[in-house]
Amino acid sequence: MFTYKIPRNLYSEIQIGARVIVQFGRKKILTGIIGKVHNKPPQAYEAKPILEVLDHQPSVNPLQIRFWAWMAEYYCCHIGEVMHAALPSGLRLSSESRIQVNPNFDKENSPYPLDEREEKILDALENQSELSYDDCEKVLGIKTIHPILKSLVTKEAILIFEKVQEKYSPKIETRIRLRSDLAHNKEALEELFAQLSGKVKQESILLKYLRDVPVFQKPELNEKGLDKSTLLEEGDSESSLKTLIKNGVFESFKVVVNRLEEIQPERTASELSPIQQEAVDSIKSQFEEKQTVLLHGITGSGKTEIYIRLIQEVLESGSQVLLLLPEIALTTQIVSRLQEVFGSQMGVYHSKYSDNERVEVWNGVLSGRFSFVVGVRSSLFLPFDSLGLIIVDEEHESSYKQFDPAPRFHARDAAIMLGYFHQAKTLLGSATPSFESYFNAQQGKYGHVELHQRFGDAQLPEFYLADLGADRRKNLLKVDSTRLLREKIQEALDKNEQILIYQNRRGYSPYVQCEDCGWTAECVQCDVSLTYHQFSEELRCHYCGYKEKVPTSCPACGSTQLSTKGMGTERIEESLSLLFPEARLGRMDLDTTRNKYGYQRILDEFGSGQIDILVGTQMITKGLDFGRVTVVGIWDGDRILNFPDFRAGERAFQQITQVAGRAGRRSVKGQVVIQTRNPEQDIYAKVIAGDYKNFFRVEMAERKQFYYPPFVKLIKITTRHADFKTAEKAAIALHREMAQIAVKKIVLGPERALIGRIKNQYQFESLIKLDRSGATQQEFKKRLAEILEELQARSEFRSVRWIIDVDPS
Ligand SMILES: Nc1ncnc2c1ncn2[C@@H]1O[C@H](COP(=O)(O)OP(=O)(O)OP(=O)(O)O)[C@@H](O)[C@H]1O
Ligand SMILES: [Zn+2]
Repeated sequence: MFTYKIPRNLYSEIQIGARVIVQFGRKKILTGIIGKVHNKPPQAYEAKPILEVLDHQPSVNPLQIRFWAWMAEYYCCHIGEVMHAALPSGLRLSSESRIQVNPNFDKENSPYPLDEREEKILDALENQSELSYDDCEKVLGIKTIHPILKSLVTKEAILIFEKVQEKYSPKIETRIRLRSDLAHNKEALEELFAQLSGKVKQESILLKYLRDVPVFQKPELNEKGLDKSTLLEEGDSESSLKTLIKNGVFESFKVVVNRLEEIQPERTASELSPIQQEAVDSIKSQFEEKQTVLLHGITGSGKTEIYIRLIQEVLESGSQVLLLLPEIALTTQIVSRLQEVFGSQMGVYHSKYSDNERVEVWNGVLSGRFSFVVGVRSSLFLPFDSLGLIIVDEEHESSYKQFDPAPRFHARDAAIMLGYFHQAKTLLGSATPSFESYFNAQQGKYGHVELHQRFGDAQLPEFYLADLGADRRKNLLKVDSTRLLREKIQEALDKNEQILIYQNRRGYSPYVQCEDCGWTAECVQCDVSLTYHQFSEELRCHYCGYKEKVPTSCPACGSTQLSTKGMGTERIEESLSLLFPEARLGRMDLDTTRNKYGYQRILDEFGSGQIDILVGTQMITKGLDFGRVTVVGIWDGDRILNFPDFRAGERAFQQITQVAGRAGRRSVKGQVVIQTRNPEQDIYAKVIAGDYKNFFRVEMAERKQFYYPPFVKLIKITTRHADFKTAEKAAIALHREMAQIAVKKIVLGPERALIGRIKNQYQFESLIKLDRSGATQQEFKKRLAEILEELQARSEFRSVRWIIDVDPS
């Protein structure tokens, strides 16, 4: 954190959490937040004065600042980076240079004559009291305005100043209402109609207004008026309305409106089954002793209804509630379920919201409008001041970890910490808990509640392994689908049921290869092959965004035999449409869900039965609750298994169980077909048996033996530089220094990263396995910061970048 000097006149306005403006350099103005007030001047630099205090009410509360400080320390980043992630950009300030006439300037008597362009600027300043640089460019019609402005400043004709602006802008609606004396006087109104007789268009607008706003029965409605677009229906003329306004019949006025609509609750919470009620009671009694409880309930066991009950109780007690979800794909369905019960006391917060909407959620939490928020990981940063409960749904999800940029935090772990600061309870929910959480529950650190049955009559699905190799040998394979999968799909289609087809995306994207020489297209800036996008006929890099058209012939050998390898969701959709021409297909992946309502549209179509078969990536694996899904197909089970990571087994178990859990959630029993080349793989038997505990035990024994979490803490450090040698040298230097730190640890590497180069930067990785004790971690992180500072100070490493990832996922 930086230290600022408080000028005398601002003393009374200083409050922790208020935003302030500070000048850096000659032109740069930054926003800061007051974190602490003290009188220790910094040693290393001269404190800058605070120019202005922006908030009378602090924007950020002390609990938030404590949370930020913890996050910066634990995840080894700067608190400014946490602030940046925490504040919606609408609350950050932007500064812009502007000019105005120097009040001392006397044009007539000035000793310095102005040239033509300078005159032009001053003329413009007569009409407008201030101009931005952009305005000046427009006035002169040229880009290089700095010399001119500089000259004007030297001639003491203008002043340059910084205008700080909030980026948030409230939504303003233009409304129309009847002039108030008309609204209160029947005779005057009748007279008006007499005058308007024959002017059909004006008459019709007036009649429509009176139909929507009964001014005599409910005069208060006239005060609020009508939105212009509501008043003017198709065929109405805008100019007639203008005439009515001009003649003083209507008046137009502006109001600030909420971007987030008001929603009334539609239903009360469902009655819980005895098993669910038991779970609620058990959670509550364990909360008396423990801050965190793990709710381990199989897919379809009705965890959401349990959440609803707990949320209601906490809200009634006057505390706030936060429900975290791993991705927006998931929010669509659950948000509408929750909204039915909670209406608009519930706020929703995620990245598909505009900045302005996010500021309104933020302010809604501040003002108390939202006592309950559902959101993705960034909602941890909202200005809660009295959380009573934080629920982390699908707590095992790896997307809870922020990968880039810093702070690289894990939202589940951060939620537990935030809960601790608020003295709130944290409930972790999952059908397939992360090994970390399950371990903590077994150790007695967390409470533990289990649900072994699906809600109602629903049963867990039946599994089938479909052997890709065997079908190939028997010539039964059609465009990569086994006969068994085709049969199951056909049966479901015949019964008018729905089908989900899942393809794991991670690390396996389709690419283009030359059949003759084996050439594949690679990114020019990264060491990865380009991904083939059928839709746009493009090759794209998923790391840096680079793209090019698919070549018509091989750039290496000239052959025209180019073919696509690797099955993406797009190809699967296409194959299925060939196999089942009568079925209606849908696809849910990154490509089809780019815009704000992408998820919603696809899920709505699926929910209302307009889609028979939905093909998708990870997005369709969790949380979805559709009653008519009876068949789930896992297109390529082996892809889920082959991942070079100590969590591969855990992840595979979770993914297969989760996606299978979408099938048969009502009365019809579901069926899951896993296509694989290795049906004898042990993990399939374990998933099918649903034996989480046994699986956990075996995997844990290995993790213990090879020093992996939760038995150690991991920190990954990536060293990056545009020059290979420099990157390598820096990584080795760091490694040597780290080896000296006197704590219990293992330092591995440095090795070239799996992807050796990204955006023209070479990457090396070191992995540190630390003893779990808090003291060890603190000592190591403190020394690490010092080491990096020393290395960075060496001229050869000045432009090296180090990325620290604590608890990498
Ligand atoms: N008490 C209840 N009354 C009526 N319906 C219920 C009740 N509890 C659960 N259900 C219904 O059972 C279905 C499954 O519940 P829910 O989606 O909450 O399961 P879940 O435990 O979250 O599953 P998953 O882990 O697979 O997401 C839903 O359709 C839900 O509406
Ligand atoms: Zn690239």
